[in-house]
Amino acid sequence: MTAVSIRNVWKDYDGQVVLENISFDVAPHSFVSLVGPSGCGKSTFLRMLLSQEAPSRGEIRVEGEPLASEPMPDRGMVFQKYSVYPHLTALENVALGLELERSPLLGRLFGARRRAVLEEAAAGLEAVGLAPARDKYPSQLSGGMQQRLAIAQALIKKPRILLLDEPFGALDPGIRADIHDLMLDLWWNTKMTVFMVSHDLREAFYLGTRVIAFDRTRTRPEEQAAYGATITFDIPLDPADPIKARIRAAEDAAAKDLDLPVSIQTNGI
Ligand SMILES: Nc1ncnc2c1ncn2[C@@H]1O[C@H](COP(=O)(O)OP(=O)(O)OP(=O)(O)O)[C@@H](O)[C@H]1O
Repeated sequence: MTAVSIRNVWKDYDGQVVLENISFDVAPHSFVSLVGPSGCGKSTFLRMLLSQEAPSRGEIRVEGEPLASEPMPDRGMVFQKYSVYPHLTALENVALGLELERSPLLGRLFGARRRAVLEEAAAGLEAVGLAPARDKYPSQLSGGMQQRLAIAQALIKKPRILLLDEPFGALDPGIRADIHDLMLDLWWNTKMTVFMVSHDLREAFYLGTRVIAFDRTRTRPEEQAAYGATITFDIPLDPADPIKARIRAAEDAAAKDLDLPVSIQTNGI
């Protein structure tokens, strides 16, 4: 079975081709890392998977069906920043998606229905390690905690496909190692198919079961507008691949370095 099928997809903006003839099939429960130079169209590709943008040519199918023409709850998205609402607490941020789904007109539920939503949202926060922060506002959370919140917010509607646009790019190495573990657990337990854009090759290889690179292959000036980036490599990765263990070891070492000031503090220095 194929979770997502991308067939001869082209995307241009006002005649400037960004993506050229992209075709690949993705098996269910894959973790696809998308890499490539800045501006090659990785975010554009994610936005097409979300239905925020439509391909100029070609077709994307999810589980055999043409992609819905607008974003649907079967696809969740996490950005590098600003995925969460600053004026809502952590709990309210996660609950909002369910309230909007179950009360599309008012965006608010009352009584037992609201209590049920808040319970679900609390469980979602717990799953990402944020139970103690449920009543805090995003500005009171660290960068890592805000990204955990954004993940909880995206997962609360149980998407089949999760789209991550450099979600961990702004985090310190130690925080990033922890959130990588969390991401792998969530991916494994929910059986979602994940597409993640990353500028960090180590992250792409550590998390991905497949690493796909986009790049422009035509460099002549007269070809610049007519052709865009296409797939330049596509590497399957066994979850037991030794490269993953090596990256994990490097991440652990970086996390230890980051912990150093804490151990110095506990020594009373
Ligand atoms: N809505 C739009 N209208 C016009 N051009 C756009 C639009 N969205 C993206 N582009 C152009 O498409 C190209 C690809 O942009 P995109 O953000 O997808 O690249 P990217 O690979 O994700 O870049 P980065 O790694 O820097 O985030 C860029 O040249 C960008 O200017």
